[in-house]
Amino acid sequence: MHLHGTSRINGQGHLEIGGCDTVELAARYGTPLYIVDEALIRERMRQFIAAFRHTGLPFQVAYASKAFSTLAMCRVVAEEGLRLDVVSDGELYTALKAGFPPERIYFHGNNKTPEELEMALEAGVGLFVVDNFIELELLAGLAADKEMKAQILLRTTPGVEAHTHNYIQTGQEDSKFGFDYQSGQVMRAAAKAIAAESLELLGFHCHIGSQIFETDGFSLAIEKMAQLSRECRSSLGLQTRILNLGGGFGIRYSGEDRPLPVSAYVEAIAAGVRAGFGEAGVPEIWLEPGRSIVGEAGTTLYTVGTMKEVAGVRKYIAVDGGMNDNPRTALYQAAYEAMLANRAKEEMQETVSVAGKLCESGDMLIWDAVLPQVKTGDLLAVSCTGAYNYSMANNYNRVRRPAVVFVRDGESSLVVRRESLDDLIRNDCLPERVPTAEPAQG
Ligand SMILES: Cc1ncc(COP(=O)(O)O)c(C=O)c1O
Ligand SMILES: N[C@@H](CCCC[NH3+])C(=O)O
Repeated sequence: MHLHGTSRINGQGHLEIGGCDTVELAARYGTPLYIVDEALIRERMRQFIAAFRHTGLPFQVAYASKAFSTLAMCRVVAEEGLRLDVVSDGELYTALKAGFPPERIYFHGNNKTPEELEMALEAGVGLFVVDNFIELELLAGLAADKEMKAQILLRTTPGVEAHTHNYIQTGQEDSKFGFDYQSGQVMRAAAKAIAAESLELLGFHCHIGSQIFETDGFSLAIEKMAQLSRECRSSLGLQTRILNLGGGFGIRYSGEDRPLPVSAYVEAIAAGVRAGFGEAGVPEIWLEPGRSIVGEAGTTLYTVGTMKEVAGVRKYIAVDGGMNDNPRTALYQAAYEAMLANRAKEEMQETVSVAGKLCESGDMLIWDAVLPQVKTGDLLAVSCTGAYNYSMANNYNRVRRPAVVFVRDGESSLVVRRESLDDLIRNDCLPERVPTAEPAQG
């Protein structure tokens, strides 16, 4: 397993992250456990900011909270000076409860409800990325009722196919997100937005996809967005003040992944923007990375339970979590790396497939991991689980979601408690007509 950030093997042959021995973390907090390397998160945020400063362009970096959102994470984002992208009332509520400045939050999503838009307007959210005509009218109406002026960007699908998994491509024409560029839809939306007194159109947004390793998709998207800006200026008199290019920068899950350094993505974007807009006409460039900020900072720690050998085919080892804490293998055929956190220096001896504990054949975390001889009770660490794991976790099979700890400089802090059995039935109701359980059979 590749060691990211502050991960290392300590003198006892244990995996250590943020100066904390993971064997001790397992004893203290239990497993499964999400461990987050806080220093690495902060480093990544600073890398984006430093890379932009180096380009000399006007910029803003936001964090896409869908990748991983908790109160503590929102505090870290605020402290590092990034903006925050939210896509639901839940993400917004989390940010507000964490004390995140509302004017630095902006709201995304292809079906924001009237209640969500009202909540955001009332909270003083700084910006809305409007996705479609229905939302445009709805927001204009709600803002007018409140005698407010809502600042907006228009989400655009520039017609660019990013080289990534089909499910996480978002910039192509046939996508549920945004106003289409090619057919002129976004121009019509811009005209409507300009005409609405309660809206102020600041510019455009596009996000071509996620886990992208090349810069050509971004360059192509920028070309189209620059063309759109020129067309809007000549036909509508609109000056594009903000161009938000989304997120999507790839990370290293396994040896097959070849991500570029943050600075390489930012430099390619800056070059594209300069070429497309000309030095004098460059708008403020916004990025909203999620995965590249938190992905490599997360490690999930599991305890190995049962094992099964299918003679001549494969050996399964089962851990105490699974697709409920990490659905990415099942959803996207994602590849992960693992190691035995309690015997990290031992020689690799076998190839095993790591299964979860849920009643679902697709509940697999890793196919064919090479590990030392695995025993029941071993601690298995799976790396790169910081993004879209906790945030996509669920209670299938009524399995409790794990705890999350931040580790830094030898200290660990609980940032999300492990769910209790009572948490699982907290929202269940028993209607009176449902009788007390009595055996109906036999
Ligand atoms: C609109 C938007 N912005 C930002 C992101 C964050 O993407 P990533 O986590 O790949 O950086 C996503 C998710 O893909 C998204 O849909
Ligand atoms: N959930 C996806 C990323 C898509 C994010 C939303 N556009 C993943 O785990 O890779």
